[in-house]
Amino acid sequence: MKKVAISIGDLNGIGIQLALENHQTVSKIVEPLYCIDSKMLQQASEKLNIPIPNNFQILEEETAPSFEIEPGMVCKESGRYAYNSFIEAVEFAKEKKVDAVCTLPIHKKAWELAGIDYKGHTDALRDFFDAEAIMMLGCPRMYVALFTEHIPLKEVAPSIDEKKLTRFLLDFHRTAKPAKTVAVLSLNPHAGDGGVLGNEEEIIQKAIDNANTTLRQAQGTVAEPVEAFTSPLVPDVAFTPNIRKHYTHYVAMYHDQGLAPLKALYFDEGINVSLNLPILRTSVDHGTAFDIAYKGVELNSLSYVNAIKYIVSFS
Ligand SMILES: NC(=O)c1ccc[n+]([C@@H]2O[C@H](COP(=O)([O-])OP(=O)(O)OC[C@H]3O[C@@H](n4cnc5c(N)ncnc54)[C@H](O)[C@@H]3O)[C@@H](O)[C@H]2O)c1
Ligand SMILES: N[C@H](C(=O)O)[C@H](O)COP(=O)(O)O
Repeated sequence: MKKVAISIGDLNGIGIQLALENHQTVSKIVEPLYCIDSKMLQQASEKLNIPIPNNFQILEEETAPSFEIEPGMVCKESGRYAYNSFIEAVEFAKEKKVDAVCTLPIHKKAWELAGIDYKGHTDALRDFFDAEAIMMLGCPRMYVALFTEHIPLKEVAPSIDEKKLTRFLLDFHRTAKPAKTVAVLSLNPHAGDGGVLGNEEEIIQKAIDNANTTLRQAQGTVAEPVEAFTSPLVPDVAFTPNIRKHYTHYVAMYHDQGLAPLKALYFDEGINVSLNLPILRTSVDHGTAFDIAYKGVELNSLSYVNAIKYIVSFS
């Protein structure tokens, strides 16, 4: 059975409830090691009124100072604890004591308050491993990879660069191993409409051509090739039911371009995977859900369980 280090996320949010409630299910799939210490676990269990399950394997030592859990609050103490829990999980993976890392959700503002310079897990992993990690979210019916992710919208257009996008497409193709042609979105409305509404599509098209040519040459086939990537698709129709029939994998130019349709369609079952890294990291596709934390609300656990299952299916 694969071993998985589970970083506990922001303890003021719903992650710990997911971990406690799904332990029996998860431990039938993998051997989980929860990156939380006994004091914080005890406190969370009491506040949630959920007993600590048997065989709930945790850390022997504290990795960050204990603090009073305040459900739904953004605070630096829980930000620091969440970050240290994540670091611990990554260390286990680096040392090959576990096969993968699964992260429960953190709060970005809490990380910032704690003085952590990363916008999220993917950003941190990119730095830890000096590798161009790729953020991909979704489920087998539809995965979306993000060319730009946690940056302000005004920085998206200047980030569309032929060389970087070519590299991204090739890395994505190698690590996601899509069975079908991948749908690449354009940036501008109506794919720029021949330059009337913007011209970043020219750069996107060049990157696609570069990537398709490289993959075609690597394939070395004389038969009519099936291109790896489409030409830039019109974003507002790319997710309509008829178009979706043709694709399982999309590349979006920015966060909400890809994740708004994905979460509208598959929020419950979707997961988050970090590709193109020396370790495997999966996560839920949702956040800390501060609005419902410690309120006795029934949570959707599918994203968490699917994030664990993906690890088992990954080879
Ligand atoms: N993997 C991660 O660490 C991760 C992922 C996404 C967002 N975030 C962060 O989480 C914080 C809060 O983000 P947000 O409020 O935009 O989104 P969110 O996903 O936390 O919440 C959006 C809505 O979905 C509901 N929801 C979320 N997960 C649920 C579940 N499992 N069961 C039932 N309802 C659920 C919430 O109650 C809320 O109404 C932000 O800082 C964001 O950046 C972290
Ligand atoms: N963009 C992700 C989402 O919407 O689910 C999320 O913020 C998580 O990012 P990291 O994987 O970098 O923590």
